[in-house]
Amino acid sequence: MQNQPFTYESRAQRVLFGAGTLAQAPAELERMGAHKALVLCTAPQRAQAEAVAALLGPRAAGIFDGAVMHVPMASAEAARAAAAQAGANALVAVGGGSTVGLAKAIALVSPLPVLAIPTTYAGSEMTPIYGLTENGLKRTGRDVRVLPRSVLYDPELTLALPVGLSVVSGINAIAHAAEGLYAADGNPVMGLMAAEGIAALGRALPALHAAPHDLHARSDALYGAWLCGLVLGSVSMALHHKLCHTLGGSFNLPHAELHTVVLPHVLAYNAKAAPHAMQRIAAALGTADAALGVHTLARRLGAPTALRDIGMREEDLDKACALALRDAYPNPRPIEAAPLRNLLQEAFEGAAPRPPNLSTTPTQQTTETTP
Ligand SMILES: NC(=O)c1ccc[n+]([C@@H]2O[C@H](COP(=O)([O-])OP(=O)(O)OC[C@H]3O[C@@H](n4cnc5c(N)ncnc54)[C@H](O)[C@@H]3O)[C@@H](O)[C@H]2O)c1
Ligand SMILES: O=C(O)CCC(=O)CC(=O)O
Repeated sequence: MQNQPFTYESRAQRVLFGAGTLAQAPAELERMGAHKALVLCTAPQRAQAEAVAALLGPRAAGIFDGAVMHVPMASAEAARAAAAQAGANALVAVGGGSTVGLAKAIALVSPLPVLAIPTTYAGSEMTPIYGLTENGLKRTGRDVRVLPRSVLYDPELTLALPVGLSVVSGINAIAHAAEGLYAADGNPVMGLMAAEGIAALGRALPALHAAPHDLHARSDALYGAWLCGLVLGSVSMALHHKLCHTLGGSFNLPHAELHTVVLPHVLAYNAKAAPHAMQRIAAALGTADAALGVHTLARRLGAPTALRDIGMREEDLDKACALALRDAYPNPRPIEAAPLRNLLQEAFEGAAPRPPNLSTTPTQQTTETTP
């Protein structure tokens, strides 16, 4: 039953989904009125970008292969200069969140529309969120100018994504949907998408782990990533994303692995304050408990489950806790120093998450929606 007030806002974006969809890239540029597109990628994905440039033929204005994680300002500036020098009137991002993030950094300061061709499950292509890193600090913001105009989801492009990276990238997507289910500004439509996105990834990740070239599993995973990305771009994220930004930005930890390790512990932290969301996450994963379900999924698929295994140092946990407490942001359960420090310790050690015994009745900082 829906008994909470909500606001729902949609954004204009074209999504083409399915194996072989890549072939429609030239037609998509045509629809945008673009005849000279700069193709962006990371250095390791240069061959994929070259194949896309060949497909675009005279519509390709060149390739810029300098995308790296967290969009350092230097790479954003180099890419902006490359776009200007090529006389580009559109951008084609071929890659994961790092490459889409680079396209967004250009779109933030120019009128160039973005055609995104995602090759991971990060979901950035569906969001107006951009990130830029300068002097060791990552700044994120929301601006509709950076939202890709068109997205081509072709699961064939994800066949090359290594299994380990596929699993953590998929759990990164699950994290968007999980926090979307208890978002302060959640709504019933996003609730449906979040539950469906988690369910799709919950069945696709074990399937692609067992058979990395199974196109059906890859397609299911990409479908889940699309839905989870849409949730990320539409409603506010809470403690989990805040913690990951802090830990990733300040201690240079790998993005998707970090999400994978932290998510079960944040779900345990929020469990009693957002029981309906937890039930929906657990049901989507086919488990009894949301936090344990995510932890077990990660462990079963060989993903990291401890911060100490992905580069975090124990002596930095106090600093991480202090940084995460610095700004106020909505979360179903109040964010307090001692339980947060405990969460970080447990994530550091990789212990199975346990819902905490709350000493006091939690004050809801946000109203849990029941979409
Ligand atoms: N703004 C947003 O809404 C948003 C959302 C999610 C993530 N992000 C950002 O995205 C970045 C992480 O993105 P990511 O996790 O997708 O990783 P990524 O884009 O950095 O890719 C990881 C590695 O995998 C390679 N790779 C990607 N796809 C491949 C494929 N199909 N085959 C072979 N290799 C492939 C890349 O070249 C790279 O070396 C972070 O900076 C994160 O903050 C932003
Ligand atoms: O770092 C960014 O560009 C924003 C990332 C974000 O909000 C989603 C995430 O942390 O996966």
